[in-house]
Amino acid sequence: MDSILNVSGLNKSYGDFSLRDVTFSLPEGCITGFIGINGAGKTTTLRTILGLTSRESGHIQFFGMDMEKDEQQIKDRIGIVLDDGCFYDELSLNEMKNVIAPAYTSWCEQDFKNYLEQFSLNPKQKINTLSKGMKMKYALALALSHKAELLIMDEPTSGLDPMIRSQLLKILTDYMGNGGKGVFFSTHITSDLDKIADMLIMIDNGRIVFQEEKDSLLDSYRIVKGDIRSLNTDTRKLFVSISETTFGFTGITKQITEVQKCIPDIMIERPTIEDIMLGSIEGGKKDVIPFG
Ligand SMILES: Nc1ncnc2c1ncn2[C@@H]1O[C@H](COP(=O)(O)OP(=O)(O)OP(=O)(O)O)[C@@H](O)[C@H]1O
Repeated sequence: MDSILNVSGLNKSYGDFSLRDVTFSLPEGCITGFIGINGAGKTTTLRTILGLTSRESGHIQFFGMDMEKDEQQIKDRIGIVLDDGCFYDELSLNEMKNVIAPAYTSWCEQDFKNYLEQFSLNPKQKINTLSKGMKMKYALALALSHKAELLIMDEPTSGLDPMIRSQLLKILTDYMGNGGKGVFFSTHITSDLDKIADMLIMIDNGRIVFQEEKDSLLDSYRIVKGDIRSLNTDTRKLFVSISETTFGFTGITKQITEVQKCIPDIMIERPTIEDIMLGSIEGGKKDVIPFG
């Protein structure tokens, strides 16, 4: 598979917080979820790779082109949906579109009209009267109306009700079905990814923890429940994280065969993406209760 985005050795600091050697790539043809808890560095990563905020070091290539040299050409081929929208509140949807559309060589007015209709948005409505869900749909309509090959979205489902979230997920799968080369979206609502993601990248405290295909990631972990007395220094090492109560423990492991050999009478369950995310955060072994 070809990569549509390569990020390597990205470093950026904000006071106490740093992106540290962030490296990953997006394969063509995939919906990739960018996961991490609040403050993990998702927005900072996205804004940095899009050149919206400066970086200290690192190399970013979209479609084999360098962000530093070919920013304009690259942005022409990307649809971007950011948290803050960056719209002028006083303008109507149509007026704002008239500001944005000329920046794109492949702007398609008909696509834009179709999306507004599909999303039940009135082109004459003022931006400052849109609800959060409507604003997200408007941003998506703009992002989808210039034949973008890659969609990059920051927390598009955050704060949306289940119906709009499920509509959005359908739009993304349709977009891929209609020739989109990739979707990259950040979220901490991992249940959305259970449904549609092919690939997952996790960030924690400014570092990439893993990049893996969703199905093989879910296959490689197991949740284990057992008697607290079976935990000792050696068996603890078999777990990525453990939460303990007076009698029992729940742990997440990548070494299920070994666990089965060493600990009798355990219950084994398949994890969700959320279990894996919470089990993989820094300090997960001691401080966090990753699952119920
Ligand atoms: N402009 C800024 N100035 C200073 N610190 C910042 C700035 N933007 C982000 N940070 C800090 O960087 C860290 C990472 O924030 P970021 O928004 O990238 O996380 P996130 O994973 O997107 O979180 P969330 O899920 O809550 O949106 C946080 O500690 C945040 O306070």
